[in-house]
Amino acid sequence: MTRITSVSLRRVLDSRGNPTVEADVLTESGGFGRAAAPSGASTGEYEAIELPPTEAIAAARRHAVPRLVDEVYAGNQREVDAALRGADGTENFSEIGANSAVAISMAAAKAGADVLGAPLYQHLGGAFRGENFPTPLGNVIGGGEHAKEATNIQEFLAAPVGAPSVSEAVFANAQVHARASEILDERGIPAAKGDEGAWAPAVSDEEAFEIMDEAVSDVEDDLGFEIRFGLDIAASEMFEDGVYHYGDETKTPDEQIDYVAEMVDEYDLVYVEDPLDENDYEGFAELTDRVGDRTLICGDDLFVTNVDRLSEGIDVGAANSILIKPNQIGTLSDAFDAVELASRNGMDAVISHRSGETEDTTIAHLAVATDAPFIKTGTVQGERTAKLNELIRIADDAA
Ligand SMILES: C=C(OP(=O)(O)O)C(=O)O
Ligand SMILES: [Mg+2]
Repeated sequence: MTRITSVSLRRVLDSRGNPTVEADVLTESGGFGRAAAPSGASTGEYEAIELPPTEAIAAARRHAVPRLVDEVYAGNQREVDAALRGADGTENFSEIGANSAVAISMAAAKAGADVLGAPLYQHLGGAFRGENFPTPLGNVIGGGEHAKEATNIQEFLAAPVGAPSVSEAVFANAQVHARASEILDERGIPAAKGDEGAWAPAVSDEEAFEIMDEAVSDVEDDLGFEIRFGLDIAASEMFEDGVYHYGDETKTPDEQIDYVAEMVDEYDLVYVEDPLDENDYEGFAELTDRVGDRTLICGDDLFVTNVDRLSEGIDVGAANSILIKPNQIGTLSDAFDAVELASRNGMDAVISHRSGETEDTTIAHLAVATDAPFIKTGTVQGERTAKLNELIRIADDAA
């Protein structure tokens, strides 16, 4: 019933106006799935390879489509993803592109769910998935690679950890985003938005911390449940010649660890992603040892959703959390393997969007299917609200 009868690929626009790969998968009983690859700007050195979409599409048509059509069942995700790996033949999808691979992998999952008449989160997670929903980490103020002339730290993320429901959490983040805008206005600071819809004012990191703290406390007081905040420092992007660059100032790796540990305590941060360079497992381990009992230290560029890099991290205690981006590794099966390895080792998985996104909502389903405690998918803007609104619908559907 779920035998794949057609895979078509095309270029569509992403949220930055760049082309990306979209895949349609059809099955013999009329099942249909469509998905599009996202794209990063602050990409990790060890991510799977994103090819220019035209090349990725041509290579996937040549190598992957013949191995899928009439050969593989969309309902069997492992089989689909093994065929993609077999067609590519490299470790990092450099032949067909991780962008083609992930679009096909996700579209096949949707086609499989369509045939079964099940929502995607249920098809992926099974009947006995947990009953929890992820807390959305909402990007409120940001800079780094996502906005010029703004903060050095890439993302200041609202975390409504006490929200009684997904819906209330999603609206709380939107309210923090709106309150941050008012505070910026009160201070006479103009702000455009960065790639993910966060405010991108030309303020110091210190001032951004203050604004976040105030915005989060005000909304917490108004809504009556706990809201904290966290960071994606995206430190690999700042690391050059052995030091971290904050504008004209620099910090040595030891100073960086001290600085992050101080910020965790000063602002009661609930989450810190990529506090150190992607090759510094030892620094990650030291920081996790210092503050890992009271905050999540999450590896994004460090782990790149890759079980080999995650295993290395587990061996040295490099983090207590992993960011999961399916396009960093190329298939849903690989992403699931990373989540499973993390949770077997007591680590939290955070399912994540990319800075370049489409209306695709697969990650909302992935977060629910894997019982992930957090999802990072922005706060406002259509390509972000597509996922947030889907989460609200899933919670409604599951109630
Ligand atoms: C979402 C992120 O940005 P990008 O997609 O640019 O890597 C991130 O670094 O976590
Ligand atoms: Mg990151």
